[in-house]
Amino acid sequence: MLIAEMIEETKQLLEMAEERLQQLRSKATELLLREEWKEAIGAYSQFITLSKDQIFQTNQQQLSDPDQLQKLRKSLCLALSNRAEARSRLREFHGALEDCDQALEIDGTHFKTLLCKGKILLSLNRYSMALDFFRAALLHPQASGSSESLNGYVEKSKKMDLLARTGALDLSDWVANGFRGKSPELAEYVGVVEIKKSEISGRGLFAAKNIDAGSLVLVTKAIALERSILAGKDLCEDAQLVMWKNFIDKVADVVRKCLRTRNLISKLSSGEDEHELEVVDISLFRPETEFQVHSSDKMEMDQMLAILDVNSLTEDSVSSNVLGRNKDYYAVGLWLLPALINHSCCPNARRLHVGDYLIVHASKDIKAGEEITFAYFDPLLPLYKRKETSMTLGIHCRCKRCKFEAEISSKQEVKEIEIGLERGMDVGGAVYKLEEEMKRWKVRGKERGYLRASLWCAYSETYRSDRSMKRWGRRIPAPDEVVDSIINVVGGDERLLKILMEQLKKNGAGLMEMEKAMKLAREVYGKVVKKQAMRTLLELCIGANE
Ligand SMILES: C[S@@+](CC[C@H](N)C(=O)[O-])C[C@H]1O[C@@H](n2cnc3c(N)ncnc32)[C@H](O)[C@@H]1O
Repeated sequence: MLIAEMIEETKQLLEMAEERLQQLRSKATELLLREEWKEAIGAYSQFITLSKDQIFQTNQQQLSDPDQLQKLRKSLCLALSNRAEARSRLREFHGALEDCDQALEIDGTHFKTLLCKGKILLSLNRYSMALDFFRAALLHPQASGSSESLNGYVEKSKKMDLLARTGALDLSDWVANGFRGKSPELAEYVGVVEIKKSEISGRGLFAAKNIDAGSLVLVTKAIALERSILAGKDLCEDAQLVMWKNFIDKVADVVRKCLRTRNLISKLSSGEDEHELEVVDISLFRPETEFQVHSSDKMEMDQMLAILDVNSLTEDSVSSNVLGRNKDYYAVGLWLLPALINHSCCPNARRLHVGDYLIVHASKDIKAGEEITFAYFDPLLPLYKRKETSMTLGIHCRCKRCKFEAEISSKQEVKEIEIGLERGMDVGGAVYKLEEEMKRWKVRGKERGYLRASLWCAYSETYRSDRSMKRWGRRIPAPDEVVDSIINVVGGDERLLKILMEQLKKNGAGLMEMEKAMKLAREVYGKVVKKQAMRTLLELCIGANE
């Protein structure tokens, strides 16, 4: 073949390929504009393969046209950036980041890609890296057209980065507004804690330095969360099954799309041989930590279900708790690092749910080296009820309180009180009997708190009833003494705070009493609201129905 013919043929082939690329590009752009993300990803993938091919072939040709090559590389860069955008909309962040990196290899200052990568990193809670990309985008001439939103992203990343480093979150405005509007945006935060072998079971979370009551331990966003209003008893079981199925689908979707999350979930307990589980490094749970994961690390459905069974938590939203509006509301979610926290019936931490975030704070002073625990179920219940609940969770609780109460529960008098209350015994009489027996058994200090916490229902009913107080008031300890001794074992609790506030309202509150209530409020809600907003919270707490 003549050289001229060969050139002509190559030219024709190139033109055909160029035409095909044009068609694919138009189709992909249209799908992207129509927000048909999955289809757009498919079209861009075809375009990207073909254009990489073209670039390779053009490179092979001697005397290739540099302009043509430049044009091809530019459109490849844009296609990668657009595919990253579509992937990030489907929360396929891993693939989206790979696309961004390839695009930035072609053009390190590509505006759209810098912006897209910043947004993905922000979604992945990697705030300081996100900030770098937004700042780089701001330097681009194209930034002038969208400087307002770009500056917004810069400010948001800065704020989140500060929160993630200090944990200095403040819910004051939201609380002072009576929880109206969207819940505040929070950042992930991991305090000075470590994961170690636990005497309770398997691994646990430990304080690596002293933590004051009210201080944050961690803030983390749900991997997946399913919420529903379950009205009517008949609906409950079916509706709960549907919720559970939806929740599993959500987790499975994340596990499929995000290698990092899959890897972390696979490290959680499935309830079997916990003592043999690997003690994972806490840094893996910090969003900024880079670590190697392999796409081959698969997770079987059975393993995932077992893990969800052991580690999912029901959401107890702080707003509905305080406002007493959570009767029909039900939600189940998975939060990674909190899944390393063991249960105790005398916990030293509490969890608050704000939006999709779970905040864990110390509800007592915690010493360095001490295990951090929260209650998986209500600690203000008698031993037999706690046992029933813990059995449904597959836990045989071996905390100090359960051990002590297991011994004392064999006493005839304890049985009499429990049976008496079930049969409608006067609550004040039950409280009086327990107090008298505790004197006789010489039960003091913490142990007295354990038993009082277990009979909390009777104590609170007595303190709330004028009739009971008239009859028993002089013969039983004052509410604040009982509240103090229970706080000493279970830490801050909304119901204890409520009784204390009601007493203060009835008897008048001096400065000292108010200080005491504020201290307890910090133990219940954490140091996440300023004084004025805490007062609003206390008002709401008193006003709420149980
Ligand atoms: C969410 S995980 C807690 C972390 C777990 N220990 C680990 O190593 O991954 C829940 C599991 O921990 C164990 N566990 C937690 N609290 C316990 C307790 N008080 N007594 C006995 N086992 C407990 C149970 O096996 C439970 O299924």
